Amino acid sequence: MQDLLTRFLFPMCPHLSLSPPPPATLWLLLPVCLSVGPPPLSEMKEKNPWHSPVAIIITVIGVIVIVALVIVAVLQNRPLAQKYKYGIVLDAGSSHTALYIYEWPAEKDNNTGRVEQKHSCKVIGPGISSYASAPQKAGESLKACMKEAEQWVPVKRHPETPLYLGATAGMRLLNIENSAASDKVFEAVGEALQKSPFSYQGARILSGQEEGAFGWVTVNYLDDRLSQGLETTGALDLGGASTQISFVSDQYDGSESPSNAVNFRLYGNDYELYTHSFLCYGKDQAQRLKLAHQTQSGPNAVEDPCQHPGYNTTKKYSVLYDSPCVSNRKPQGAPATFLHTGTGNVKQCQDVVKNIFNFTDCKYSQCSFNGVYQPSLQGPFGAFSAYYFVTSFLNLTDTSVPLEDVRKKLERYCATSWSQIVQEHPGVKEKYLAEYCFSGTYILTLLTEGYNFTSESYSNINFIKKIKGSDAGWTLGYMLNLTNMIPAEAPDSPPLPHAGYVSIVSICAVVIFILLLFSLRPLWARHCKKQQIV
Ligand SMILES: Nc1ncnc2c1ncn2[C@@H]1O[C@H](COP(=O)(O)OP(=O)(O)O)[C@@H](O)[C@H]1O
Ligand SMILES: [Ca+2]
Repeated sequence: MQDLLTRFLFPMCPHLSLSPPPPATLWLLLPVCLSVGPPPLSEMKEKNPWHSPVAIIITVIGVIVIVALVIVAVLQNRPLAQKYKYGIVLDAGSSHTALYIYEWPAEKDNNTGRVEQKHSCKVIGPGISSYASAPQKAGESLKACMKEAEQWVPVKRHPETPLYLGATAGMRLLNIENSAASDKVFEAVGEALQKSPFSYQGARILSGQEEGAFGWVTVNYLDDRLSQGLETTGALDLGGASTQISFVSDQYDGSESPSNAVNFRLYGNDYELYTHSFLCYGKDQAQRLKLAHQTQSGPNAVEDPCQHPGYNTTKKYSVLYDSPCVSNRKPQGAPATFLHTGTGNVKQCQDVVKNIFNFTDCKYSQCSFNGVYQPSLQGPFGAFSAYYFVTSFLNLTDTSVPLEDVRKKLERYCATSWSQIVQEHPGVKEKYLAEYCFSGTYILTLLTEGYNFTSESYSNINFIKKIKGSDAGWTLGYMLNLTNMIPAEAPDSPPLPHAGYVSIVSICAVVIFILLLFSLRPLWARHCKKQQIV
């Protein structure tokens, strides 16, 4: 371009310089040169051509236009001071309650991957369902985390920040067992949350289907799979009282077992999701189911292959059977307590664990267990919550390790004496330590015998805790749904990014300016000639 200017335009203006100026200067001289034209010979000595009114006006306008363009381009592209919005979800699980604060840019609600977990707070004490006999305490237990949330959300955003509480299988079980007690717990929790400065949107029990489906939404949202229409990841959630499996399978259109179907339209794509929640098959209730089975044969003592050798504890029947999952199985005339001892044998543990599943009844083309339909597994799976806690403790999160080696590792762990386990893990709660052998065996049995993962498809599982800094779980999906933050249709996006748009507009303006000057060339030529004649 500069070459073009030097060759075509500069010779028109010999009055400005004897030799062509350097290219940078040429750009600056251009408007002046072309607007002025050669002055009459007679005036060449007395009158400075730069002082011609036309020259000054055109130069000033040209400079203003270019400066304006630069200012617009710079202002449009400067990083804006970002404003954020917030949302809070309390996950009232069977074993404990956790509070999650989410944050997203105020102007860009609809863009996927934009909502992030800003902070989480673990409520001290057990899950809210454990406060059935003292509901007020359920509300009080939440106070410390609510105060923490007030610190994390800017004060001016408090009144507009939605606050939700969702309860899962612990409250589902309490509701089955004693619905009046469950109502009282919600009343107390509601009262406590209403006192917070946030916009309280209510507390309720999620259905098992919702828990599974929102876990699936969370995992796929955080992985940016929904907005980009990529193949989705299945979700495996293991809680204390229930467990969920959710995935999209080409084989499943909802016609076989419609109760397992959840339909979503997200970012312009339709998803027919298969989901099932197994109440009582969370790891704590599964442990009860197993013990209930074991106590049937000898009610006074249980020799448990799922406990470490040397483990020896007296347990109360009233505690073991205090759950609707097992309450109807209490042996007649059972004593008040039983002795729970360990033998540490994974193979036998697996056999005992298998007893809590029914693999035979199935009225569908195929089932997982307990007569529940399940289509063929498809795609990768994210396994979170207790799946992660247990496998990470046991160093078994690497699913590229062959299943046989995983089993051998677990065998060695379970066969280790209880005293050695306690000694080697001084910082771990004894309650958890006592159950990792069972939990590891239960997870492998559930995945392979229950859901039908094979030695090959096992490697499609990723044991995860967080995705891009946000916890995997149902809470984020729940909030995205309630705040309508995932649009059904893909948002229209401008064809060009903003910086590209500004650059193109600027280039076009400069080109138009140059063309204008070219079109004035004949006029100037005529003007120059006239002046010479005069
Ligand atoms: N560090 C840990 N190690 C082992 N298990 C854990 C750990 N932290 C939490 N868990 C377990 O994870 C499970 C979480 O379940 P939870 O969400 O409370 O129940 P649900 O989803 O069934 O309502 C519980 O079984 C709890 O004991
Ligand atoms: Ca849970």
